[in-house]
Order: sequence, then structure tokens, then C-alpha cells
Amino acid sequence: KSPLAHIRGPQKEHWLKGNYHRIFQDGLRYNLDLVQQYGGALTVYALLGQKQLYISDPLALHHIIVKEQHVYEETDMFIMGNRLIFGEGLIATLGEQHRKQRKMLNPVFSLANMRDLLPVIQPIADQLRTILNAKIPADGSVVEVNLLPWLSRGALEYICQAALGHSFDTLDPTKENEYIEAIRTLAPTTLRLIFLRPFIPMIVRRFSLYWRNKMMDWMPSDALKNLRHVVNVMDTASKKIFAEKRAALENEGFIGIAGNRMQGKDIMSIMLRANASSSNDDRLTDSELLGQMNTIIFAGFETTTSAICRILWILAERQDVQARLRSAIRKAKQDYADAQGLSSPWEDVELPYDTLMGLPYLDAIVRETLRVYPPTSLLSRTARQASVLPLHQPIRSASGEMISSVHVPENTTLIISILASNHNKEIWGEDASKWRPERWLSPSGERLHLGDVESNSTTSASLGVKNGIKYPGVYGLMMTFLGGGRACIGFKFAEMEIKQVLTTLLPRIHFALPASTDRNGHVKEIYWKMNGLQVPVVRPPAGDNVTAQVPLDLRKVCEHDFVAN
Ligand code: HEM
Repeated sequence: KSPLAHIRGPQKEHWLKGNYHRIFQDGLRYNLDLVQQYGGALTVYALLGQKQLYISDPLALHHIIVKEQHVYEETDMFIMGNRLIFGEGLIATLGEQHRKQRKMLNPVFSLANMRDLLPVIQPIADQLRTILNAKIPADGSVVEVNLLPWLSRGALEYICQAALGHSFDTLDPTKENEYIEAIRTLAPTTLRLIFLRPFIPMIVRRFSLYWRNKMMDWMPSDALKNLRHVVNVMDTASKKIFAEKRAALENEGFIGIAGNRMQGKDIMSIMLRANASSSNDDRLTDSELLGQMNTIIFAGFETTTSAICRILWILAERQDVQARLRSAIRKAKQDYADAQGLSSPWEDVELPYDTLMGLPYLDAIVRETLRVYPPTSLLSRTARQASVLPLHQPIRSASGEMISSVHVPENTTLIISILASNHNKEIWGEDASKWRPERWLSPSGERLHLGDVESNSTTSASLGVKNGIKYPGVYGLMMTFLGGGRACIGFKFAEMEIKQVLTTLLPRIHFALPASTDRNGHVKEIYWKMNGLQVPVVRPPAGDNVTAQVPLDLRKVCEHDFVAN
């Protein structure tokens, strides 16, 4: 009998899909209810009835992602699938090879390098604002704009310029670029092929590249052929950029494609320089360096787009919060302009990195949104050997006794519930599921968060710590960017980008939920699906519940859009 048999969980709900359709598709409430009913460790049925563990207990997660990370690794399906698409980058390697890559790459994402990258993303955020402004009527009336494609194009441009030091003019839809199109279509294409993912390890192990290509030719799947095209385009483009940077490094002593603003301060250039000056043991191969390029761009694009969309949607709904945030941004920009003797309109003032990152109310809004609505809500791991997971909070077993550890058989798949961890009432309080940015602020409005990896403080006042128990997350002790050796390497970049976009858009643009009605009198109601990532759609009857979109009403900002002094 499986040691998992006595761990409780929901009944199988579909002979083929188990509970997966409820968990991964549209399942925010479903996921939270599971944990409410069964606790921090439960079993669920995956495809074809396989039992998996679903974990949100803080101590168990500490074991999975920190203490026994070598046991609980990414699944073969994830690693092999990513290797086929991205090459030998961070999300396609395990164990010692992954550790070596992180050793090289962690310093590349240092605070000092983020400071250097802020001036790169500022003009792009300005360009986005100019584009949106051009759509807004000058007479103060409202226009409905689907923000998703614009925020997504912006996110792609920030990460391409930051990672490659190269502009693809992504915000100009008239300038088509094959590489950008490939990156943009990658996620939807792989989503269409999700049913093939479980077979990837078997196919990779049994068939050579020649036969895999033949199988692709024979299979009547446009999505599969499109994926092969996308991968080829990404591969060709990344090799070309890589060769240019390598040549620049060798010829000129710094890396930078002619005409770029970066002068070798982009992520790839920093990485190439660090690699060139490292010892033989630490040095990454060309194929590993190349593998990071598309990985970083892909990992940093949809996630931040989803986060920015979510914040703007919340601000559109919560006009009081929008006004308070806009006022805080005005004050910060005016103060900075006064201190520097700047004469430009306050709306156009660019805040330096430390001021931007230190704005308390902005910080509270970003943190609270990423906590309550983590863009990546669920992750998988495989137990590479049998192990025991201790639990902070005991659970009731199928036979009724309370147990405080779970025996995990070798090859068990585990689901890490970032969502349920961030909603844990024991850690975050009874109102854990409520979006309340004030929880990150002291009564006098100062920043309260003490839980970042850089912070040494773990006082009892610290948010995210209860009686010494905390999640091992790198950001505010929440699990949004994970923790341990595979934590998100780009979380500081994501935070900077989100804050820069908000401080650029809010001074001139007012956001509201769409108010106009269709011919049947229905208003568009935005609903967030949970399909792996959080995806905004418009609910029927005004929408189709499928097409990803964020339609909001935009207008010029006027004086009553600020908090009265
Ligand atoms: C709000 C935005 C973001 C969220 C919520 C997010 C979340 C995450 C999470 C949960 C992981 C762990 C995945 C796993 O273990 O399977 C991860 C890994 C990763 N993220 Fe992010 N991320 C964001 C933005 C970014 C950005 C902007 C970049 C690049 C600049 C980036 C680059 C990466 C990379 C390369 C990894 C793989 C790390 C490794 O395996 O060592 N992410 N991210």
C-alpha cells in the first residue's frame, strides 16, 4: 500500500484528468478550499489517476526548496521540455550544473547592476505612456483601451534591452520582428501542446533528434510545427546576438551592439565578462551561456506583464488607493525635483533607484498584490529519492489520527502551492486572503517589511513570521518568487520594472473599470483565470471568458484624482 494512501485529499473528479482540471484551470477558490479542508499537505489526483502531494505547510516547504533541495528537484518533464526549447539554461539544468550556473549568474542580478539598468527601462516606460496618452481624448472624456497588448509589449522591450542591450522596437507594432513574434507566441503555443508534456521524457530518452523531427513532420499538429519554427527562430537570433557580443568583448574590451545605450551594462554582457574572468572550474560553456538568453527573456516577460495588469486592475477598482498612490508619487517626484533643482514638470521627473524602491505606499501595493495574486501560483517537484517531510501544523490522516510528518516515496510528484502559502492565515493573519496593502506599513505609514533576503532583521514585528515560523521565500517571506537555490533570479528586476511603470503611468493617466455597456446593456467584467499563470478575461455575457484582455477606461488626470491635502 502506498505511504500516500493515508494522506487525505479530494475524490478523483475525472477518470483522465483526476483533479487537475480543477486545480490548474480556473481554480483559485478551489485551491484555497482544498487547504482549508485538508491542511498543509494533502493528496490530489493528477492525469491518469496518479496520486500527487499538494504542499503549502511552511516547514515542509522549507525542506523541499532549501534543506533537501537535492531530493526535491524539478520534474523531468519540466527540465527536458525546457532544454528542447531554451537550451542549457537555468530552467533546464539540475544539481551541480545548476548550482554552478547560479554561482555565475547571481551577482549579475545584484542591486548595483539593477541600479544601472533603471535608466534603460525608464525611456521605454515613457514611450508606453506616450502611446497610451495619444489614445486619450484631450477634452477629459474617457476611452476604453485593452491594456494587455501594450503592457506585454512594454515588458518584452524592458527585458530585451536589459538582458541583451538591444532594442527590437517592440512598442511599435508596425515594426515586425521575427524574434519578438517567436517569444510572444511561445507560451500560447506550448499551452496548446500541454497534453504532450508528460510524454517528453520518454520521447527524449528513446528517440534521436532525427526521429523526433520525423515525428513532428508526421503528426498532424500545427501547434507542434509552429513550436519548432519558434524554437528555430529563437535559436538563430540568440546565436547571432551572442556572437556579436563575444566579438565586441574581444575587439573593444566592452560588449555592446553599436548604437545601444547600455555600453555593456546589459545582463548578457555582464555575464560574458564575469565568465571570461572566472576560474576554469567555474566557467560556463558557450552553450550554457547561450541557454540563459532566451530563458531570462521568457521567464521575465509574461510574469511581470501579469503582475502589472493585476495592479492596474486593482487600482481601477479601488479609486481611493489609486488617488493615494498618485499623491504619494507626486510628492516624491516634487521633493526630488526641488532637491535637485529640476525645472521639468513633476510628472516627467524620473526617480533614482533607491527613492523609487523605497516609496512606502507603492512598495506596500506591489508586495500585497504579489502576495495575494502570485502570477505563478503552482510549481511541481519530483522526489528523486524516498524522504520524510516534517509538518509545522499536523494534519488528520485518513484513519483519523493526527500526523506531523509525511513519508514521501521515491518518484512522487509534489505540487508547491505558492498561492495557498501566501494565503496561510496562521502566518498572515485571519484576513490573509484580503488585499490590504496597509499590512506592510506601520500606523505612521513607514515600510514594515523586514523579511527580504537582504534584510538581517527578524524581529517579532516582522510581517510573515509567526512564533518563529515563516516561509522560506526570498521576497517579503512570501512564496511568490520561491526561495532556496532555485528562487527567481530576476525578482529585483521585476520589482523595479513594476514600480517604474506605475510611477510613469499614474501621474498622467487615470484608470477605471470599463463602464460602457454593449447593445444588450452588459458591462465588461474582468475575471482572472488561473491557468498556470493568472490570465485576465472578460466574463460572459459581455465577454467570451477565453480571450486574454484587460479593458480599462482611461482619461487624463485632473486635480480631484489626488487625495485632498
Ligand atoms: C512578477 C514577476 C515574476 C514572478 C512572479 C517570478 C516567479 C518565479 C518563480 C516562482 C520561479 C521558480 C520557478 C521554479 O522553481 O520552477 C522563478 C524562476 C526564475 N525566474 Fe522569475 N519571476 C518573475 C520575474 C522574473 C524576471 C523579471 C526574470 C528575469 C529578469 C526572471 C527570471 C527567472 C529565472 C531565470 C528563473 C529560473 C531560476 C532557476 O531555476 O535558478 N523572473 N521565477
